[in-house]
Amino acid sequence: MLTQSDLAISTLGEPQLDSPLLFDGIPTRFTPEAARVLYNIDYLEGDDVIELGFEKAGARKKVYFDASKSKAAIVTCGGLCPGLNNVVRNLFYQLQTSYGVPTVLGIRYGYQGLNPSQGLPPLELTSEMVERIHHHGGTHLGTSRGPQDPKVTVDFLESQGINMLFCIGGDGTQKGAHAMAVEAQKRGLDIAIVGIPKTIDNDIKYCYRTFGFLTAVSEAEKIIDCAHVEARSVPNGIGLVKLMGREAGFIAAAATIASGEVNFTLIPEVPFELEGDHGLLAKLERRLAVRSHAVIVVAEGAGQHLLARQGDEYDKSGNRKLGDIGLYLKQEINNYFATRGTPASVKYLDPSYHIRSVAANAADSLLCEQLARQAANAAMAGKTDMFVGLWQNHTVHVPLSISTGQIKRIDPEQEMWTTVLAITGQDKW
Ligand SMILES: Nc1ncnc2c1ncn2[C@@H]1O[C@H](COP(=O)(O)OP(=O)(O)OP(=O)(O)O)[C@@H](O)[C@H]1O
Ligand SMILES: O=P(O)(O)OC[C@H]1O[C@](O)(CO)[C@@H](O)[C@@H]1O
Repeated sequence: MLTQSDLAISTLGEPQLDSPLLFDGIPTRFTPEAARVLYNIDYLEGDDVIELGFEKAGARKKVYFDASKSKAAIVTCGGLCPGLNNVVRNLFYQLQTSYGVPTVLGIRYGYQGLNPSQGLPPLELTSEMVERIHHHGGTHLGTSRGPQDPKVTVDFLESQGINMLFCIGGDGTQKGAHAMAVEAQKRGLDIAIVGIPKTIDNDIKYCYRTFGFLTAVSEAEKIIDCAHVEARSVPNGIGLVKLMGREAGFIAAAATIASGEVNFTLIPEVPFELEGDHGLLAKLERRLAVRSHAVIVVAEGAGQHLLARQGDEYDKSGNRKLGDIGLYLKQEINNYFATRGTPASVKYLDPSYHIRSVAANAADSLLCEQLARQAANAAMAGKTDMFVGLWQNHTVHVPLSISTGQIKRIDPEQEMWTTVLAITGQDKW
C-alpha cells in the first residue's frame, strides 16, 4: 500500500522549502471507486476517501545546480516511439538556451553508450545538430536493449562530470534509471537522474498518457481504414490488422474507437477463444453471413495462450518474445472457412514498426515539449530518481520506485473497453 511519503521525491542537497506535496502538490480527493476508474489505482488507504498528491512539475524558486558548471546527458532506450527527437531537441534548448548549461551530451545507442567498453563516445549536441530532428521519426541518438551494470554506468557519469542524466524510455529504461539513481545516492554523488516515460503502448503506471501514443493511434487508424477498404471490396473479405501492445491493448482499443470500422478487437487484457459457438471463428462466420465483410484488430499480446510454443524466449532486456498472433489468426481463419466450404479472403496487415517509426503529430509534439521542459526544470532543481509524467492534465513528478515494475492495463469493466464493445458489437454475434 502506498502512502503520501511514498510519493515524496528525492532531492539533492538540503531539503527545500518548495518540497513535495506542500507548495507544489496537487492534492486530490478520490473515492476509491473514482480512483480506480479514472487512474487505475489499485491501492487505497483504508478510508473511503484518499488524498493523493504527486508533486507538481515546474520551475522552482531554488535552482540547485549552477548551470554554468553543469554537464547534462540525454539517453534514449528501448523501442522507437514518435516524439523521441522532439524530447531530445526540447531538452537541449531548455538546458542550454534557457538555463545556460554549456554542455549537453547525447548518449549513443541507449544505455550501451554509458558503458565505455562499448566504444560509443557521446555526441556533444549543438543547436545545428538538433534544430531539425523533430521532423524525423526514430531517435537521432540511437537506442538499444540489454542491461548495463549501474556501477559501470555511474562510474562513467562520474568520470565525465555529468551531473544531470535524462533517461527517455519505457518501464525497463526507468528501472535502469532507478538503479543508477540508487547507485549514485549510495556514493553520495550530486547527479540528478530524471526519467521521461516513453512508449506507444501507453502502459506506464501513474502516467495518464505517454508521448507517441496519439501519433501511433492515428497511424493505426489509417491502416485500419485500408483494411476496411480491402475487406469491403470482395465477397467475405476479412481485414486483419495486428498492432503493438505486449501487455496492454491501449493502441488497439483507441484505434478501434477512432476508426469506428472495426468489428472484433482482441487485447491481452480480455481472453478470447477461437473455437466453439462463442469463439471468434463462429462469430466471424455469423457476421459474414449478414454483412459480407469484417475487420479484426488484434494487439500482439492477445491470445498468446492459443499459440503452441516450446518454452519462452526473451529479448536482451528480458522482455518475453511473443508468438505472432496475427499470422496464426490468418491461418486459422483461412483453414476454418476452407473446411466450411465458404470462400473467404483474409488480408493481413502488420503495421507494427510503421506506426512507431514516424514523426510525432502535433498533439504529441506539444506533450514532448512540456515533458522535456519540466524534466529540465526538475533536474536543475536537484530532483532525482523520478520521472515527469502527465497526471490529471498536470505534469507531475512520479518517484521511479512506485511506478516501475508495474503495468498500466485496460480495465475491461471500464469505459474504454465498454466503448470498444459498443462500437464493434463483437459480443452480439
Ligand atoms: N531491471 C532493470 N534494471 C536495469 N536496467 C534495466 C532493467 N530492465 C531493463 N533495463 C534496461 O533498460 C533499457 C531499456 O529496457 P527495455 O528494452 O525493456 O525497453 P523499455 O524502456 O521498457 O522500452 P519499450 O517500451 O520500448 O520496451 C535496456 O537497456 C534494458 O536492459
Ligand atoms: O521489436 P522490438 O524493437 O523489440 O519492439 C517490440 C516491442 O516494442 C513495444 O512497442 C514497446 O515499445 C512493444 O509493444 C513491442 O512488443
